[in-house]
Amino acid sequence: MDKQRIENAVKELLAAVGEDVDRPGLVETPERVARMYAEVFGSLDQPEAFQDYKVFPVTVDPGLVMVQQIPFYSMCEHHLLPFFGHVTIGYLPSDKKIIGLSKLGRLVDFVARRPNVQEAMTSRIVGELQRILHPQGIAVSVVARHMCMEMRGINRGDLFTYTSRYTGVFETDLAMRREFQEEARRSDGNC
Ligand SMILES: Nc1nc2c(ncn2[C@@H]2O[C@H](COP(=O)(O)OP(=O)(O)OP(=O)(O)O)[C@@H](O)[C@H]2O)c(=O)[nH]1
Ligand SMILES: [Zn+2]
Repeated sequence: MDKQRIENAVKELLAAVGEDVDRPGLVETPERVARMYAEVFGSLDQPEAFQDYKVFPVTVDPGLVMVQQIPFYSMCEHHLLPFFGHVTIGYLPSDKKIIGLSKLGRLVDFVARRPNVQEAMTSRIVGELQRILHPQGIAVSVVARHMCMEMRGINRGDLFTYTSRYTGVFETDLAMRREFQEEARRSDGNC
């Protein structure tokens, strides 16, 4: 990531909105924003595919695995404003192969830290898990608040956007899907 270029652009942006870029409160802002962008868009500096995971063999059939309400913060690619909420991930392993649970949280960070739309984020989680685990099925749901709908534009503070993707057994076996949804609902909070 080209931090100097971000700094120059932020300075230009502040000047363009009519700010005095030399006033004390703003002097360090371009550099600060460059550091912030390097953090919130950190995945852009990483390889295209998620790498930071471990897969373990298990001796028994593990059944449904779910990690619920994984918090995330991302940036909407249309307005560069935050959207944030929770992701719930479930999968039914195949070949008795499981992923380290914390790596699901790391995967969520990996997909979140780039300019995004919620639908793409949801699909990307599914795509990476498919590549890594080839499980019998994957279920992912995401609930989020979008600042571009709350603090500007339609200015609605009470909107929660829900997206989900199901593959494999979660598509074909309604009982499996219902188990995921009921378990996810039980842990449901607000964003
Ligand atoms: N599908 C989808 N749309 C999003 C997401 N984040 C923001 N948007 C929408 O992107 C759209 C961009 O629409 P435009 O008409 O180009 O932009 P705009 O004039 O700023 O639109 P308004 O937000 O309606 O004022 C808006 O409807 C946003 O609500 C997202 O994650 N998924
Ligand atoms: Zn937006």
